[in-house]
Amino acid sequence: MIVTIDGVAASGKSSVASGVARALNIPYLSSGLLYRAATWAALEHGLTLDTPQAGRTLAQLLTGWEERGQPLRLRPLTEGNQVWQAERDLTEHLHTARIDAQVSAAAVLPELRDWVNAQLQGLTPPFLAEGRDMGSTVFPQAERKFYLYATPRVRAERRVLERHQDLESVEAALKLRDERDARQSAPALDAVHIDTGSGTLPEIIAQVMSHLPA
Ligand SMILES: Nc1ncnc2c1ncn2[C@@H]1O[C@H](COP(=O)(O)OP(=O)(O)O)[C@@H](O)[C@H]1O
Ligand SMILES: Nc1ccn([C@H]2C[C@H](O)[C@@H](COP(=O)(O)OP(=O)(O)O)O2)c(=O)n1
Repeated sequence: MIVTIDGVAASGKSSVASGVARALNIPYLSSGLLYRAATWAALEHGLTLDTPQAGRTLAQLLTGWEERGQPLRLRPLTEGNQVWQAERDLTEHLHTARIDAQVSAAAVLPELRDWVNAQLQGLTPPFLAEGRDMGSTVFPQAERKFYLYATPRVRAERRVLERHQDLESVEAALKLRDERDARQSAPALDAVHIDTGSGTLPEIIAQVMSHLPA
């Protein structure tokens, strides 16, 4: 079985995916974490993301690591996904304001989207995949699809609790990212839409579960 959970930034995708995956006893895959890891790789290597050759250069960097036996790999742990490069856990570097500010520029590069999609499509179901285009593009065959949303203010209030930043600037940054990510974020036509501002996290997880086969 494949289940997809897509939605806007900070709508609760990972938290809901983790809860549902735990209830179903299957892994969840955070596609966003792979985009974040590739962005980290680009920044570490001083790649500029807004040039015409950026996508090709980034893809060459990632496949070069692969060929040298040091690939970036998603570890789809149910309690929270990680990304490792060889023996190094990169996860703690991926949810920073620096990566937040750059990741949309990387995520529009077709070569990077192909690389992320190939990583995910190479995995064996059952699993739950979360991101932006999991139900629309990457796993159109998924049995059940969900699209999570909430107002920018609700989402900003949640991020502030996690990152201790100023509410107004977090809300402005989220709106900017919504605009930049809009192209790849259109919900799948057959997705169930859920407003995560309308209940607690356990209630939203229960709502998703109510749409899944017992
Ligand atoms: N009703 C809710 N639904 C989903 N997430 C919620 C809810 N209430 C609070 N949260 C919190 O919102 C934060 C952002 O969720 P997260 O899963 O990181 O979002 P995303 O993966 O979409 O960026 C988390 O700390 C999560 O626990
Ligand atoms: N399937 C996906 C997943 C994420 N992205 C992009 C869009 C987001 O700005 C970044 C990071 O996504 P992630 O889900 O980790 O982060 P947010 O929940 O948006 O804070 O990657 C994408 O384009 N396609």
